Amino acid sequence: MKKDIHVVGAVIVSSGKVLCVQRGPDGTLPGLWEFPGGKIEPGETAQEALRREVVEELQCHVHVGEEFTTTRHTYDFGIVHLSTFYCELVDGSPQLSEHSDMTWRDPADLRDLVWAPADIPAVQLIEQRFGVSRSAG
Ligand SMILES: Nc1nc2c([nH]c(=O)n2[C@H]2C[C@H](O)[C@@H](COP(=O)(O)OP(=O)(O)OP(=O)(O)O)O2)c(=O)[nH]1
Repeated sequence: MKKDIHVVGAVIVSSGKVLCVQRGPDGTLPGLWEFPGGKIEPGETAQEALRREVVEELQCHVHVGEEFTTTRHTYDFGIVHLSTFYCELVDGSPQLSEHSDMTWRDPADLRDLVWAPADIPAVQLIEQRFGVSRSAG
């Protein structure tokens, strides 16, 4: 049985752009892009975990809004249940610390990044919500 890993991710939108962060070269899913966030710790709500992770990773504070989507992806190391939430920056601006890189992207340009596989459904939903039209092919 693979282990279930409950992860929260922040969809931080500012001036129409979405914050994307790149995982470091070591560890799980090296170099892939993801939403800021991480594993929910025992006793935490998803929202509490997200606020904590954003402070740890980006040294800024967000208001966690409504849930965006929850999807599940099976990796070789476990089953990641990824819940993403709309978040609004309320204090400070994101500072790079644990990640290799960060970028604010227009929803139409998210696909240019190589995302963690678990994130693809959320990325597609962002495109839909922001009216990105994709021509076939
Ligand atoms: N934070 C975050 N993690 C994600 C996303 N998509 C995705 O598959 N993950 C995976 C990567 C990790 O296995 C796990 C989150 O773990 P984490 O960020 O709290 O901790 P970590 O890098 O130390 O993870 P690990 O090396 O211990 O597995 O979920 C995402 O969009 N954001």
